[in-house]
Amino acid sequence: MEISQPTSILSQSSSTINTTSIHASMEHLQTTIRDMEAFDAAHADVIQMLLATPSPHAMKRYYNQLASEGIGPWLKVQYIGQTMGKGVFAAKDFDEGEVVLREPKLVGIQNAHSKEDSLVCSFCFCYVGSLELQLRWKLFARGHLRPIRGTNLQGDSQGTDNQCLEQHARVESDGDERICDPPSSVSTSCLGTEICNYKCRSDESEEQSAKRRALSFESFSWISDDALRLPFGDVFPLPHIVECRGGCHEDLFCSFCSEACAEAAWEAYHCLLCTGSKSLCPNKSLLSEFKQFADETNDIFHLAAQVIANVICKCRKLESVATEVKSEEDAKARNTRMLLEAWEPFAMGHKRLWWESIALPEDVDPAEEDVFRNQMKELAANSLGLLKKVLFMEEYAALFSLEVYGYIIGMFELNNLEIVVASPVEDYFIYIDELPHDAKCEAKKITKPALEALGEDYASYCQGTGFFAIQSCMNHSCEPNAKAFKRDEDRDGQAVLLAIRKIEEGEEVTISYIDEHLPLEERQLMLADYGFACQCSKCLQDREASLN
Ligand SMILES: C[S@@+](CC[C@H](N)C(=O)[O-])C[C@H]1O[C@@H](n2cnc3c(N)ncnc32)[C@H](O)[C@@H]1O
Repeated sequence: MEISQPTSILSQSSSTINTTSIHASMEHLQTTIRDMEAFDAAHADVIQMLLATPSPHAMKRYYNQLASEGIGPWLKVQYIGQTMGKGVFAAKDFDEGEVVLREPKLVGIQNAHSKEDSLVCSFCFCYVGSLELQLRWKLFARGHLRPIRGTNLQGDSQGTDNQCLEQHARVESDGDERICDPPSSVSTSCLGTEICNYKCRSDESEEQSAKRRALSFESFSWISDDALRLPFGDVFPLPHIVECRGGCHEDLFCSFCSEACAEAAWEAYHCLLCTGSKSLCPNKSLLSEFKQFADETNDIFHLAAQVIANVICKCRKLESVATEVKSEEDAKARNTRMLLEAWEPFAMGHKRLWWESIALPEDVDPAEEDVFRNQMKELAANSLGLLKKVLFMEEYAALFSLEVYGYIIGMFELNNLEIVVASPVEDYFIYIDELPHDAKCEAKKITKPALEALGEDYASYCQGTGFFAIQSCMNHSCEPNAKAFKRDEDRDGQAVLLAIRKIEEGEEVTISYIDEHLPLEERQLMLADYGFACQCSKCLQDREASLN
């Protein structure tokens, strides 16, 4: 068994749009684009300031500040020209294989499907709990295990209550074959496990499903035993789960690896997006509705909410140290200044309106393009309508404009990097496979049923998407000199960029957004999805050659 290390790529968030649920949601959500456009017109002056291209001076100050904080200290972000915009340049020589950049996200989310598979820190994306917990979670997501009362998924001795069980893990009857809901929201504190022969609503084939169901209850008895420790499991220690201070820890999808991560997330955005009893969200009761809408339509709305919450949190910090003002006029001007300051990291990102820049999906008839783009706009308007009900603050009204929302999502579309974090479960099975013969046979008596039950999914890893301040400034080249790549030691959601050949001081650092080995036409077609015609030297040469 070999791990093929997933590289990170610029991701197109459009792929996660669920168009079926767009139509369903349209019917009951009555937010009109016209209302939103009237709102935008009333705040046009501040919106224009938010969406203006930052001055070269502001750009220099911002990126120098990041370098002084240790983010990309050997890189320089510089304006190149109108076509390319800005780019990243080496401020020293880098050897092949050397880390060019290691950068934490500005905002990021774990993908919905990945949550069913990997329990990670909601802030830094490192795996949490224990190896046993991760394995149980994977098996649970696939319907091999089901929750029971009185035990605990983490193997602690806490009891559970019926209410949690009913609330979080609804089990339905479907004739003889019972169907088990995937764990959409399950708490570590209320979940125990039991061997389950249930059919899961996953996309597994009939053959996989039959094979899984054929596995005997006995072969799984070990995993339903909460006291079980996997052989050699202590080789892969994971940090204990830290609960959210707002009280939303009932939702396993919000857990942290340390107090520091819990605090950082709370301060940065989570205090406004937490569903727990101590949340500072102005309208908590509608927060779940916004989240559900994003789950059902497009994950990227979660990320847009993080941006807006992040900007508001920063504004509040600036407010807390601001001096008193005398008039309403002065207060308005001060609020705008604070808003622009808090917005700065997102002002720097290259942006286009989402519904204009999104690539037309293959299943949409080009004759229907206008209808499709209008549907995207309505979808964004409906998501924003919900978010406004949850978070709206008059002082920062322009932040809730449809235009700004469209540009935030468009920015993700053009710049986001796929976040990948390798799974300790995969490492564990490889470790067992590489043990000396006798030790391996002994360990496999225990691990084999789980491995068979998981099939190829034993190797599934954490996936998400994030927006990074410096990495997002890296231009594409079909002959790149760097690539996003997670090394064995990179166990969190940071972007890691490695030199793939020697990079000299002053040279532009470029990455490839696509498979650069494809022929020219295919490359151009794929890059059109990113809204540009490539100007790299390989494309220019290939184009010239094709003309001769
Ligand atoms: C991820 S951003 C890169 C940073 C961007 N240049 C900026 O100013 O922030 C991607 C955008 O940069 C531009 N770009 C990147 N690589 C390019 C290339 N090889 N040829 C032309 N434009 C490119 C395109 O406008 C593209 O949508």
